Amino acid sequence: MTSILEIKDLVKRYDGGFEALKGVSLNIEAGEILALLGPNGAGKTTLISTVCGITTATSGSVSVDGNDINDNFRAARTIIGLVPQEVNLEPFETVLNTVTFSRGLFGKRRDPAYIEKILRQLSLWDKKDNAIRTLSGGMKRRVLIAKALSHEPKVLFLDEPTAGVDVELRKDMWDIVADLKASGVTIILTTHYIEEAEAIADRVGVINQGELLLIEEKTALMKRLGQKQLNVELQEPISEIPAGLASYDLVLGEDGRTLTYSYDTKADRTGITSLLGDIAAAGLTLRDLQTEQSSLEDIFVGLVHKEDAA
Ligand SMILES: Nc1ncnc2c1ncn2[C@@H]1O[C@H](COP(=O)(O)OP(=O)(O)OP(=O)(O)O)[C@@H](O)[C@H]1O
Repeated sequence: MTSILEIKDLVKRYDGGFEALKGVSLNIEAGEILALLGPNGAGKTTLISTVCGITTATSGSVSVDGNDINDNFRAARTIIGLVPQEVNLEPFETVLNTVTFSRGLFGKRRDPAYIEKILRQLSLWDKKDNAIRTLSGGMKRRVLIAKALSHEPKVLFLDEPTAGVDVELRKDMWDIVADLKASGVTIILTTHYIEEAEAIADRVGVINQGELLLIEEKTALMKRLGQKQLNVELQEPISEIPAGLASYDLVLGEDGRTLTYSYDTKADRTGITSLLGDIAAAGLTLRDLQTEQSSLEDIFVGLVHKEDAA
């Protein structure tokens, strides 16, 4: 795979001295969906704004498809589409004019067929003559995406695309992102909804206090950092954990019928075999066994807390 976006040692110090980015480096591969996760104030919007040329970096470099954002700003910016966090649309303008005008701003020649294609892809075609102010919140978000796609960018930034939207619209948005990926667009989205990253990202970056704590394939990350739980269901309830099992840090369920054992998936020995042997030695009979993988949320909370405590 080739990197379509290369960010090197990016530092952003705002007037007043606050360092919102403390040397972020990351490469984004063509065609992937990268989710940047981070709590409020982590630096996600600052990162996007710097890459898109809305704010200037204090130091470091950004290159978009080989074009340096400082030396070759117009070429670099044309490759990028940005869907901002805030809805900033002209209320009395129609959907079609809004999107067509946006394309013109990038100096691209008119292409009604392309505009029709993206409006159809975003289920906005039958609303093309409606004024923006008559649209629902969800439709306005779609118009923001259509605007960002109007000049045929290869890379699309979505800054918290589903902040404050209802569950149904969030799922819609995920489908739209999947469609865009299928049509060849590289997507970087910021979010603090972990389930969003879990649902749609190929890779996940975690950013906190201006630093990229990690960036990794989602599935590998979940495997590498994930704890697993083994739930042991017992034939007969017990009132306390037998002394012979004290070393396993088991948790007894409220009904006395389940024992939960947490283990590290990357450890050489999980301890499961000896646990099962010791359960039998304690005279308990098993009814069922299940394992559960910890979610991205557990991983994220663990990482960010560790960093905050340091
Ligand atoms: N213009 C500015 N001047 C000074 N500090 C700023 C400015 N813009 C942002 N900051 C600070 O930089 C930090 C990062 O802000 P940023 O908006 O990038 O975070 P974020 O990760 O996008 O957060 P959120 O999820 O809340 O949007 C915050 O502490 C913020 O207060």
